[in-house]
Amino acid sequence: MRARLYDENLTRQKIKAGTVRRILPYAKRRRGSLAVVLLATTVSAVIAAAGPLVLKRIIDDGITGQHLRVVVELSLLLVGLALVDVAAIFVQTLFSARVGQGLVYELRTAAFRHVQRQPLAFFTRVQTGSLVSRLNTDIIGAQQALTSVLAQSLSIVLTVALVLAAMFALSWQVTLAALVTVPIFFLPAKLLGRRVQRLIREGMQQDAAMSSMMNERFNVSGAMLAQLYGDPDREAGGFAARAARVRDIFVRQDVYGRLFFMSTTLLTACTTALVYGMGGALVIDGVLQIGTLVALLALLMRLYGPINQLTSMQRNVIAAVVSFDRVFELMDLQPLLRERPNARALPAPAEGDPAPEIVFDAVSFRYPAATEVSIPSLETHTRTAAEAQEQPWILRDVSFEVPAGKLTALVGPSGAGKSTITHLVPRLYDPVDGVVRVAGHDVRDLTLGSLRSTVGVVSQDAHLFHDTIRANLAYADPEASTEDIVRACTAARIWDMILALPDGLDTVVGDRGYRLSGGEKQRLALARVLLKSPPIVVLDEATAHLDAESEAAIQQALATALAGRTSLVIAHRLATVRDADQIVVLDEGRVRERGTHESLRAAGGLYADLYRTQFAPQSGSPLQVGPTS
Ligand SMILES: Nc1ncnc2c1ncn2[C@@H]1O[C@H](COP(=O)(O)OP(=O)(O)OP(=O)(O)O)[C@@H](O)[C@H]1O
Repeated sequence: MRARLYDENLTRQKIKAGTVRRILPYAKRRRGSLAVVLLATTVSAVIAAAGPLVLKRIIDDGITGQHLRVVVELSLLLVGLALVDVAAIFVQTLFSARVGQGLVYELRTAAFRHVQRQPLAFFTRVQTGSLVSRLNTDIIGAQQALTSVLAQSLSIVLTVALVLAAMFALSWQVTLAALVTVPIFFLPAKLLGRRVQRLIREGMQQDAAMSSMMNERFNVSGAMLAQLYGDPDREAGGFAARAARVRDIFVRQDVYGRLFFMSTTLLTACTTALVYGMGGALVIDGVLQIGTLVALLALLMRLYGPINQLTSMQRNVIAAVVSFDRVFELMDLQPLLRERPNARALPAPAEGDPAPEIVFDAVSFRYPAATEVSIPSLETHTRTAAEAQEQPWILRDVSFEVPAGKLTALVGPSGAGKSTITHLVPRLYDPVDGVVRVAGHDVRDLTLGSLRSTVGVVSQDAHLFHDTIRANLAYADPEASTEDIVRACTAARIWDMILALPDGLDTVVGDRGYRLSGGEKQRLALARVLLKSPPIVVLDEATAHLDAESEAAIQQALATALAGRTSLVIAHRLATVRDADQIVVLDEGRVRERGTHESLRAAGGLYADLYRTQFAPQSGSPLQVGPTS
């Protein structure tokens, strides 16, 4: 399978102005640890400059002057300096790691919170793998680059300053000659900088695409689809193509890195030769002592390390800024759907109070365009022009009431907009026009927390986390006791089945609850909503053919789950439409008919047709089910 190539504009994207300014507060919050790093670095830099000066004295005062004591004492001093240097490097490493890991923690938790606040529409657009990769690879990239930049830049500046000062003190002529070559060191960085920045961004993007593919194939649904429809060679080929792009980009990155390194190695050799030549001549002329020349060469060696680092630092700085830029890009995405600042909590109805009613008042809706909900770099494929445009209307001027404590059934042909209506009640999406009211309040005026604890949703393909049945149920109410869980499971007619499992409530259900049948999953989802015990239940009934026994179990479970609650049910079963207090018939996003089963059948309209094709009992089958939702 050939994946479409990325939009070239994504990798050409320039770093946004202000990214660097936004990084600074992260450093400021860690000034204590950074001060320790600075101190340790200073100690190390002083030692780097002092060592060769001691060397000079050993040669000129000790060896040439024939003073054994001076030689021994100064050699011991060198050992002492080395010990202090090692300790300083240890402290520097420890505190840099603290700064770096603290940064990873801070960015990651903030990004997780931010992603959680995104509306459902965001998750329908983005590639999970790309998103996970943004929270992993990019954040770690930002940390590694930032800590190396911070630690390195301090040590480089200090070392270069101190070493140069020492060199000037020893011989300004030789030092000046050596310095003439320094600007040439920066030439490759200057010439290749933009290309390196593009390669880094592209590498991250391709890496995320590869993770995305693995994420999609390595879950039960994806693996099943691949096994049933995919061809292993084609699958492997598609993956190999992505892996090859990653390989090629990283090869190019390595080559550019090597180019920097090679040019600096060449220059180092040339400058060393220059210092030997010029310094040697000055020693012969008696201007310099031999010890001074040795010290100068030792200092020069210490200068090249930092200068080499300086050239690779450009890559690190770019990597840090690009990584931060990609993390900030995610953090800057404003959730399309937010709680209003003055949102009020919807009070839970007191014992004996009726459940709240739901009102749809002239609601029109279309799904948001891609540009409103996500960012292109989190989507694997290039957006088409149509995706950026306004989407078609899905609901048009929909008005109806779901009376308190009563069951309202939604029916209609596939694609009529039934699921979309149910999404508007718990505010998974907001209407474009009109209002959805719960207990008389516009849902947009309520806090999301209180709204979602008032509305319990059971979708058709109820998702279960890869965890125990107990943990999956308690997700709705972490405080629930085992007795509460057993009560809910009994009411949902699933307890006998759980009891028959080897580990009972502690049985782990597979990825997406795959080890359970569709009917069992629905009943577990009902138990979950019963634990939450919301006054409003929004439910999408199972469409799978159920045998008489499961049908009876579901029927009883539903009767318990919905009793006394305001219920809005996408009906796929005859029993539900018959029992419904009201049936709302939708077609092409409009309400076509409303009434009871009997009245609508008698009217002979769309419902009567639907009843004949979808709900009416047929010979040999007690029930006929509706369309796939
Ligand atoms: N996330 C989405 N983005 C864009 N369009 C969507 C999205 N979800 C659904 N739609 C479109 O909205 C329309 C109504 O879909 P909806 O799922 O509400 O219909 P439905 O009546 O529940 O159908 P079914 O009975 O087949 O489930 C369809 O045309 C569908 O393609």
